[in-house]
Amino acid sequence: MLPKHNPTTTEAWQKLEIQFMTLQASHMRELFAEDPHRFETLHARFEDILVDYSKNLVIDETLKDLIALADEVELKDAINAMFRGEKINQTEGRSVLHTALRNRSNSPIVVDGEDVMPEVNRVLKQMKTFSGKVLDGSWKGYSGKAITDIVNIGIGGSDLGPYMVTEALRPYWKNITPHFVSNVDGTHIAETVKKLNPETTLFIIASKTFTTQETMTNAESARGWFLEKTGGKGEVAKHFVAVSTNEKEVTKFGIAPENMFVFWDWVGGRYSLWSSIGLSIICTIGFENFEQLLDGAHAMDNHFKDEPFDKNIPVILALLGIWHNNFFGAASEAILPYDQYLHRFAAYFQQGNMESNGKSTDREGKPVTYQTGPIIWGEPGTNGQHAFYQLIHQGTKVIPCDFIAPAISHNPIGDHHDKLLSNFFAQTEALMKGKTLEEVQAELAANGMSKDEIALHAPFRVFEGNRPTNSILFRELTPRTLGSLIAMYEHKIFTQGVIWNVFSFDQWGVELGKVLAKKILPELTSKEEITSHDSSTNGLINEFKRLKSV
Ligand SMILES: O=P(O)(O)OC[C@H]1O[C@@H](O)[C@H](O)[C@@H](O)[C@@H]1O
Repeated sequence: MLPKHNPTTTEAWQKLEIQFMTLQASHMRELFAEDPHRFETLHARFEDILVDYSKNLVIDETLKDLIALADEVELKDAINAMFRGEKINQTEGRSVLHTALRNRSNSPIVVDGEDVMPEVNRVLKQMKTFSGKVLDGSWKGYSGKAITDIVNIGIGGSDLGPYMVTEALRPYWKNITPHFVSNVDGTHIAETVKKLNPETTLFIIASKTFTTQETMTNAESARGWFLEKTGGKGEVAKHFVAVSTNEKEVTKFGIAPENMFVFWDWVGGRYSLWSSIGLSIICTIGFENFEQLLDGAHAMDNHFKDEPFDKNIPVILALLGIWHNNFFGAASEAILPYDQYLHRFAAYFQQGNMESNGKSTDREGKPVTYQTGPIIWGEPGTNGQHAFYQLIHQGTKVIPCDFIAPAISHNPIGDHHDKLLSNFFAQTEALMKGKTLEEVQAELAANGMSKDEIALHAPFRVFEGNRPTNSILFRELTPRTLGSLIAMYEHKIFTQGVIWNVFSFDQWGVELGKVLAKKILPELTSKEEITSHDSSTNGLINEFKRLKSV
């Protein structure tokens, strides 16, 4: 079980509050000037990943107190409880074992008296065999042709992970093209199947529960499209497979049991890409590359489990996040990958983070009295620079940013990558240093501006700086490195959830809207005027019905 501590009542929290009072008046520029070795002290390495966290407004004492906070809330015990398979998802009575899915050491992990590893390995083998057949062309469609395209139909955790990873690992694609359909908006499935040949298309219906409205609706439409296009000759069993924890519902849909890939209730949806939810990843990049992804995550798991907190990258990132969120009042965090292949990385961790720690009830069932999970957002650099960086540089809000980049590009065309990386380095430098009024005035004077003109223009060109960033630089975006990076952020989220004293592995907050939508659905086709809701909802539904009928 997880320990229960209100973080704000710890000794460390009080110390951090005092520190914040003095530190907020200082500038990172001064900290760098005072200590020429700041980078050496404030960076960490993991394999070929370097994490520079020196551009945050922290001093040694801050880090010591943050680590003391982690100690006081018994983070180490919580980490051990998760890895051991204890039922730390208490509101759902489940273990949290995405780490077992990548437990490459194969050491036993016991849940309810049973080692889960033999089952994990069995499903991995099943996926290896299946994906091997799809990739070598021996899995034939109903007309005897090999598969060329797969369509993963899923949403949330059953979509974002496989989509993000297949995009990130495009250089490793083999001969199958993946597609992803998630939105219940008919446009998504319609536009996707438009370009596909039913004879060579395989649908993977991915849903932990196999009851999710969006996924089941899309799956029915996909089957309808398939049967219509094949004139009823198509065999569903050769073109539809399922990934789920719900065997009963899968069978009901008409999918053969041997084409079902199971996983378990101890895998959270947003942590499930390592399970059979990763089937679309395996069919795209091949089993060996998927194993590399697992290896990278496993190595990060060991780092998280074994390293002392002052060298533990996920813990350090989590603590810095708490420093910004709870002391500086930073409401959001930006994830900014300087790698086009990582264009869904921020979206992926938007779910990972916001669904995990977007909670306001603590582990004792009481309302929290402090801020919890931040808003996560971001776009790949340099696109973001020309869109929203203005606010990061000169706006009134503190937005801690993670800058992520590979040293080697998979597409070394001309000097593109050096240009990209020069922006990566320049941005964090600018955000840290800023530009003082004196510097602006001197620059304008050197450009020949008069004193009056300088007085007029200078204030708008001042950059306060002192804006926190982490720089995460690695050699190349390989399956192994990606696995490590994902696990790093997963453990950051876990650490923060432990400190904020919330349950990070449930998502009750998504239920209410689902229930109401079910109630509203029949109202949209009924003839009567709707009066059962508040006046706004009634008005909107009635206007919708009027608009679609004229
Ligand atoms: O995989 P399923 O059961 O279809 O669920 C998909 C998603 O459904 C959402 O309702 C949950 O909030 C997500 O966590 C989940 O990933």
